[in-house]
Amino acid sequence: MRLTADSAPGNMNSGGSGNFLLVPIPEYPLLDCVPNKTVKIVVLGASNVGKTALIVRFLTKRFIGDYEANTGALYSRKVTMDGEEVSLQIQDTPCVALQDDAEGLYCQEQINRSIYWADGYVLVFSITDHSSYRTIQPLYQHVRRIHPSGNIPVILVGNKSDLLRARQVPADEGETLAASLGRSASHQHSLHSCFLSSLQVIRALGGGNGEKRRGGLHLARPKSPNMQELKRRFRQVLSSKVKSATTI
Ligand SMILES: Nc1nc2c(ncn2[C@@H]2O[C@H](COP(=O)(O)OP(=O)(O)OP(=O)(O)O)[C@@H](O)[C@H]2O)c(=O)[nH]1
Repeated sequence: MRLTADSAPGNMNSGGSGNFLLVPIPEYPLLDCVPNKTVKIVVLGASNVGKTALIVRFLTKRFIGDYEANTGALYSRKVTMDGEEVSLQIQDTPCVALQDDAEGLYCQEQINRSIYWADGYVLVFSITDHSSYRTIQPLYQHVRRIHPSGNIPVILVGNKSDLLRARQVPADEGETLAASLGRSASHQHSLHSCFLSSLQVIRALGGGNGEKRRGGLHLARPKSPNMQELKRRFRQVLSSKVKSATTI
């Protein structure tokens, strides 16, 4: 899904005054990219697994409840890694779905272009939705078909881990999946480290700027948002009647 100003909670826009708790993610002009240091990541997965939420949480440290249907937003941000400034571009994508035979994928052409474009891949399933988990293997094969030469840097994310009571994917299945997709699996315990480690993997492998691609597979376990804390902060913001736009 895609975050828009109108759908952002806390949008107290009245009469077009533009008061948002959360404003759309600013994209800096492409000319502003750090020359030769641009890393492109695409986030892929089935419907409703939390792709947009992951990206927004990484970029804003906030969890937002509702998003509009995703049309494929590109987010950009400069990050400093090992003392070096890197332009990070993160492509959100519409969902992919398993075909009826469960072997192939319904995958829009726009997604194929994103896969071709990217240096690294964040594959997301929800632990509360087993079919989203079953989508990962064919999705990985699909990425491999588009990049047949060499290995590809992949981060596997088991999302919605706060919803333990609704869990449909046992923890060991995530490990098994990671093992079946790649030679190694590493565990990231925060969303931040999930994206940053994908950056590090890509950079370490000489990725970015078309220098593709050797790689490994990393299993990420982002910390889920503390919903109580988020609700508390949201109420706090509402009660203080924030009037001015908050910049990210
Ligand atoms: N409890 C919980 N809910 C989450 C989490 N991540 C996302 N959600 C919710 O799951 C729903 C779907 O999240 P999105 O980020 O829109 O999912 P998406 O994968 O981009 O969805 P598509 O646009 O269908 O591809 C939203 O209601 C989110 O608030 C999480 O970690 N925990």
